[in-house]
Amino acid sequence: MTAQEMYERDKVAIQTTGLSGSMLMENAGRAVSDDVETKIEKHQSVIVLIGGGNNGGDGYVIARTLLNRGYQVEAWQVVSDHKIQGDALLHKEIFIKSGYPLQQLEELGTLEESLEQADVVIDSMLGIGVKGQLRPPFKEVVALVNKRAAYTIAVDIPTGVPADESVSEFDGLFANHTTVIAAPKISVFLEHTSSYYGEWTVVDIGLPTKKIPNSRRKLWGKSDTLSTFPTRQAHSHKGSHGKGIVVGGSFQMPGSIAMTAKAALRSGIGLLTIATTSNTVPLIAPFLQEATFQQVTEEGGFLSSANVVDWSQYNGAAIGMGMGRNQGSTTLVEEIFDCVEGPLLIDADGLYLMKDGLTQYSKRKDPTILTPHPGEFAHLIDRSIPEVMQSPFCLTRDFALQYGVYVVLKGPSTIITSPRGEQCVEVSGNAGLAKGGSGDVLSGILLALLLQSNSVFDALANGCMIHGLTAERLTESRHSIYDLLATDLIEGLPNTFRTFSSST
Ligand SMILES: NC(=O)C1=CN([C@@H]2O[C@H](COP(=O)(O)OP(=O)(O)OC[C@H]3O[C@@H](n4cnc5c(N)ncnc54)[C@H](O)[C@@H]3O)[C@@H](O)[C@H]2O)[C@@H](O)CC1
Ligand SMILES: Nc1ncnc2c1ncn2[C@@H]1O[C@H](COP(=O)(O)OP(=O)(O)O)[C@@H](O)[C@H]1O
Ligand SMILES: [K+]
Repeated sequence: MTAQEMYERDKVAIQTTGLSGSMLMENAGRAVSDDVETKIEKHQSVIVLIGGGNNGGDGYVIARTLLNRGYQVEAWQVVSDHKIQGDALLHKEIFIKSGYPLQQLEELGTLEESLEQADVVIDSMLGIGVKGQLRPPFKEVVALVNKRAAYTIAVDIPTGVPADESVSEFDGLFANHTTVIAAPKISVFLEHTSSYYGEWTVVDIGLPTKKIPNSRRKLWGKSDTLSTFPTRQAHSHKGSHGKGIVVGGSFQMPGSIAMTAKAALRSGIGLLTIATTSNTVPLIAPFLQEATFQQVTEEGGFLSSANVVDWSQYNGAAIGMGMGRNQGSTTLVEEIFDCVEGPLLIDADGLYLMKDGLTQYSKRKDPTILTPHPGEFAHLIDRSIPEVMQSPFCLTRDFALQYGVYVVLKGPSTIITSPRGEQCVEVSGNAGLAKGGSGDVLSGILLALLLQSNSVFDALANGCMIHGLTAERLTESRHSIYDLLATDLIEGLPNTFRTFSSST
């Protein structure tokens, strides 16, 4: 959610159901307290830092709830009294009438002494309402908290961190854990803001799900994969599960296309053909006994034309892995855009070779899927990588809408966008995947799932989930994030598929 979407949801909830802002604040404070209780012990001393907006309002509820439950809590209001208004003021009064003392920040030294004694700091100073650089006293208090070693829990969003993308300059509080209210904000998933959150959980505050506007974005979870995973019929045959072709490879990079092919075979594709250079075939064929090979025209060790291929035999294709960026291969890419029937996935070098023809290519009637990492996407849209990293949701959405394509922007938070602008984020995986070859494996998994699924969007999200979960599982047992190889990932696929797959 963006901050604006959160405000709209709160507003609609209040207008349509009669829930009041103060009820939502009570719900939020109690839900956060329940989550906080899983992190703290009764003997620990806790400080709740309370700001002037509704995030501060949540802080009064949290301090009261924890005190009611027997925790040792000091509540600190860090702004002057006149800043506390509306629902927050109501909850401040309830706090005081409950018989609890409130500390007022007058000079930083006293707060610093208290912070030094605290085991846990709860940051309820600013939430999604933050605008621009922090002003006093927030800037100073955040600096004090960041200097201390106490375990820090942020409410909704760490103070100072923007909720939305495209903001690069800010002072933020570093939390060990963030209890996110109602829905994760965009900044949870961005490289330059995610580290402020620490670990995060989302708590429900009783918003009426039927009444509030649907989000255009979704966080893809395991339950989504379970409910959308393609089933295999008992009477199915190899033709029922898709005939795919992978096009790529070159003299320098024979392994890429081999990994894509092997991953597709391990992901349930019915039949797979490999179109690669003649010198690549003998190198990879011994490891890919199940695949067939297709002759393609080449020039100087690079693929140049696929006019000999009978494309009508295939239900979908993946192109670009290990292909090289030789200009002679551009013709091949053009032919493929014209001729492939069914989903067409373009990765790696294919993305570079297609750039000049983007407008023409977007006229395909079947789904086209681009799977860039941020560097490749930056090249496609003529922006810098930092610009892509700061605004990945809106840049990929604009691109997908403009060219009518699916985009899978890969990374620790992979963002999948449909040509209609729907987005989902998939967060499985770990730094063991930050190695050459991981993307080739992903392309194979995606092609196989695209050919077995009725929904392109589900296939892409599920493919990313299978890929990331496989890395997580392998690094829990046999491997570490250091030694994990892309080929290990392929060998780890069976274990992941066993947990999701079923037959009817
Ligand atoms: N319906 C509601 O009222 C609900 C609100 N919730 C909480 O309310 C929060 C949002 O509340 P608000 O909109 O009041 O926003 P904040 O609590 O983030 O506070 C915004 C206020 O902080 C000040 N401020 C903004 N930028 C600043 C800066 N750079 N330096 C210093 N001060 C700055 C401004 O005076 C602004 O009014 C959420 O994050 C969540 O914690 C939840 O309780 C859920 C329900
Ligand atoms: N630190 C990380 N955490 C989680 N996933 C990662 C991380 N680094 C890379 N990945 C995943 O690994 C894959 C890398 O793809 P890519 O960069 O195209 O690799 P290559 O082209 O070298 O095969 C993507 O699916 C990406 O999401
Ligand atoms: K906060």
